[in-house]
Amino acid sequence: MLTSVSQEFRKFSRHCYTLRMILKDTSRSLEDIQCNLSLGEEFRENFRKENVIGRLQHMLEECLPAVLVFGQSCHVKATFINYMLDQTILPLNSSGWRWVRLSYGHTKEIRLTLMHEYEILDNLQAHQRPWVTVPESDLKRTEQESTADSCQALEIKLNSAFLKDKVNILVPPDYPSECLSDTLKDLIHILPVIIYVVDESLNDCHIQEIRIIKEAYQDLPILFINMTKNGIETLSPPEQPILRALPHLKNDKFSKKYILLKNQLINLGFIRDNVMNGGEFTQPFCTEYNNMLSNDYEFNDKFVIFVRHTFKSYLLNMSSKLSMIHNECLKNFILRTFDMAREIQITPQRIKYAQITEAGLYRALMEIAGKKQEELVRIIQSTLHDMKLNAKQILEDYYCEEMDGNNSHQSFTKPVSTEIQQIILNKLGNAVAIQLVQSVGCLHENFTGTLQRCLENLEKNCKDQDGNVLASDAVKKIITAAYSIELKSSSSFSIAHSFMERLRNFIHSFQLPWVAHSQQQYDFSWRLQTVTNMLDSLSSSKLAKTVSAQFQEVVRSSHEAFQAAMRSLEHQLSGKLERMEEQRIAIRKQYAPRFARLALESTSLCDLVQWGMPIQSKEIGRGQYGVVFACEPWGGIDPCAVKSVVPPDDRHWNDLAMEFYHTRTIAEHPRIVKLRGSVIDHQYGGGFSAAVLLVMERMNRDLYCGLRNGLSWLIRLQIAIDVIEGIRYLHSQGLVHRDIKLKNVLLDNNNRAKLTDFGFCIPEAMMSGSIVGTPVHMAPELLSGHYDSSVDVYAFGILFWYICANQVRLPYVFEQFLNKEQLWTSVRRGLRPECLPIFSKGCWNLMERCWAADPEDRPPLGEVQPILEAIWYKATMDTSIGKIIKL
Ligand SMILES: Nc1ncnc2c1ncn2[C@@H]1O[C@H](COP(=O)(O)OP(=O)(O)OP(=O)(O)O)[C@@H](O)[C@H]1O
Repeated sequence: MLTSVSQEFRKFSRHCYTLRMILKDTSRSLEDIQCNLSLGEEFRENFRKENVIGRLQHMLEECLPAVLVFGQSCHVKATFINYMLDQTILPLNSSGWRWVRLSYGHTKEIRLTLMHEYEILDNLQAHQRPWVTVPESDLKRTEQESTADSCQALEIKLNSAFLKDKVNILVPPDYPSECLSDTLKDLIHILPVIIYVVDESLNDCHIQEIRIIKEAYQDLPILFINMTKNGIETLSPPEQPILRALPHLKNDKFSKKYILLKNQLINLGFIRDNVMNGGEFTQPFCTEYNNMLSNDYEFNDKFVIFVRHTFKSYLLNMSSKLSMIHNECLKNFILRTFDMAREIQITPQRIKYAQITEAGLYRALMEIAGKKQEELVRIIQSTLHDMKLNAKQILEDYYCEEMDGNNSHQSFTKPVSTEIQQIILNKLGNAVAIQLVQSVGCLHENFTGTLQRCLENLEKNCKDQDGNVLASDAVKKIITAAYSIELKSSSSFSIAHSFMERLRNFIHSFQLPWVAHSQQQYDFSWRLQTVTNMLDSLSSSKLAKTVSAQFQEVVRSSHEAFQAAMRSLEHQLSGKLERMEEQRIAIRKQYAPRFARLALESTSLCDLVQWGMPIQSKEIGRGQYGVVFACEPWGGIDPCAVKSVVPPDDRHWNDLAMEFYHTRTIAEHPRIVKLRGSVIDHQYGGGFSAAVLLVMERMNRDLYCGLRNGLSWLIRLQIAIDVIEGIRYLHSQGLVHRDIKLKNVLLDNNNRAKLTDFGFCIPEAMMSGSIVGTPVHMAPELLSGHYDSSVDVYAFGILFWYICANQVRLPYVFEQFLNKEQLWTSVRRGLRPECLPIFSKGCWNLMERCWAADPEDRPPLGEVQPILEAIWYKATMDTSIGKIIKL
């Protein structure tokens, strides 16, 4: 038995070694991302905050597993340890122990250390004479060792089979329970397997001690071991009810004390009733359920199970954390490449849109300026005419207002010419401005909203990249300069104001004779006359021309400013897009495969620890890259199949890792074969070449096999619908399968189909234009490297040909080719499978549409499915009518 415990330690250290390698690679890869990619800061920040990597490094690189022995007394602890080591190494009747550590050594050795590190030269009894059992006095704490800080440790090295595989046994000093928390703080460098040895019911001190241990090691289970001295004890009659209350124990040979102790532990919530009889644990991380109690009769078995389970908890905990990091990184990469692909595609369109829209705006504004000139003349004429007619009223109103607001004396002493000019300019300016504001307001609606958003988006990306806002400033200036797009009352006023300024300048430039001298006093009739003269002297057409010219000038200069800003923006963006494309390629070719491989390794380790190595039986299929075997139920999947792949080189490892990631991460779907997990078999090929075992649900056969044996028309149609559903699902997840073919459609016992083999399946954004697939199913554009998800529609067209033909022979027109190059040349020229006499018009038509040369001409799958369903429905009706006629 105890060799089984050693084996568990050995297995654990092997897994830890694998984890250490993965962890090292992960840290290197994360550093690499940090240096070379401008993405993922957010999620790295998360890992940093929680310090996942740091904690894993600590666990894997600085900690050693050890059996940590607590107990009710030194006596029980000694009994237990002696039993484990199969020798009386510790004295049974002693107390007041200091730290004791037992580990493997070629020869027996004993020494005293401070905090397990510095040897203390001490006159140990064991050094004075030969010993079998450690002298009591060497174990005993001295008076100076009264606290956890000052406690020394007795290091004992033994040549024991049990300790050989780096099994360490550690016994904390038996301080009172109040000191235990401090003692446990010293244990930061071990991964404990926690044992609590008892030989009688627990008192308050023990209970307190156990609570402290539970608190300190929340994620870990405790194995309570009841060491009995006298073998089987029978229960006295008053204790019978306890046994009856625990009926499942009736048949076992348990001591009286054991039953009582068990009852107490259950009542205290330290163990659960239902796991006490041993067996496998079901819930790896939940210690409440996993604490165990064992007596010395069942100890051998339970101890191995317990050690295995504790190590399983450690390994699952560490590997799932690593796997989480890898999968998060990959998810982030894929999302980022989606964003990048979109950005790369959309930015030139945005620039084009901004240029076209601004050009339209410019044309419209210039047109307005031209057209408005006549309108402006009319407006100015009619305003002047109105003013002439109402000159007296205008003056009276003006002076009334002046007198209401100020003192009349002052207003009559103002320079009269300035006042009158002001009145005229106000009236004219307002009339002209209102007109322009209305026209521009209408343009604002048509152009500037979307244009502005588009420009903001372009400039935002530039800001992201360089913190450079020049383009944005220029664009904003263009919009405001071009037409003060914010046509609210305040800006309308500013337009009016600016036109009045221009008009004033214009009037001044005439140097009219009626410009009055300052301080001159004038009567009302003189003022009226002056107004009339002024109004007569203004040329409405000249005024309109000036307004219009100035208007055009503003528009033109703004347009030029816009174009200059756009050129600079374009320049910045093209640099940014180039860098983005480089990063996209780096992610696709380098980082995503690297993390996919790490994810495959960490997730496979999780699966191996949790479910063990899958047990393969007979071969059920063989592909280009792997062999598929039937397999014993694994991970809750029954029936099960294992695809065993031995990637010959890094490229194949990467492809397989990406396949694994995509298959594993897409949510379950009835039309997709479920991948349950994976395991890496490092022992494969004598340990020279690792094999990856992908474990999935086992199907009955593939469609190739189904068609070769013959399937009814209705079943074949249902399979076609299933395939379309499967592809639609993949596309909805942003994935392209790229290898739809008969052997990748698997059938269950009811001939319902599911898609499998995601070796070439890839997110659309990560596609690089690699030429992959099976020759006859490959769309012509695949060879050019520029393609999208519609290659799956093409492949379905060919698959549907086989489905309708109900056979697996190549189409006749393809049979003649000697190699795939000849086939592709002809397919590129438009050669397609021949129409067989059994094909209905509807089916042939659908095939032809699916394999159209131009991807744009292929129907969306959302359209294909109802067509197939209609054909299926008709076939069902025909079949039932046929049956009725036969009857
Ligand atoms: N889950 C499964 N259940 C039952 N049979 C399967 C399963 N997976 C694969 N097979 C059988 O094993 C064969 C080989 O499958 P595999 O995925 O290795 O290769 P392939 O798709 O035929 O070819 P390639 O390796 O070129 O993609 C399949 O054709 C199928 O008959």
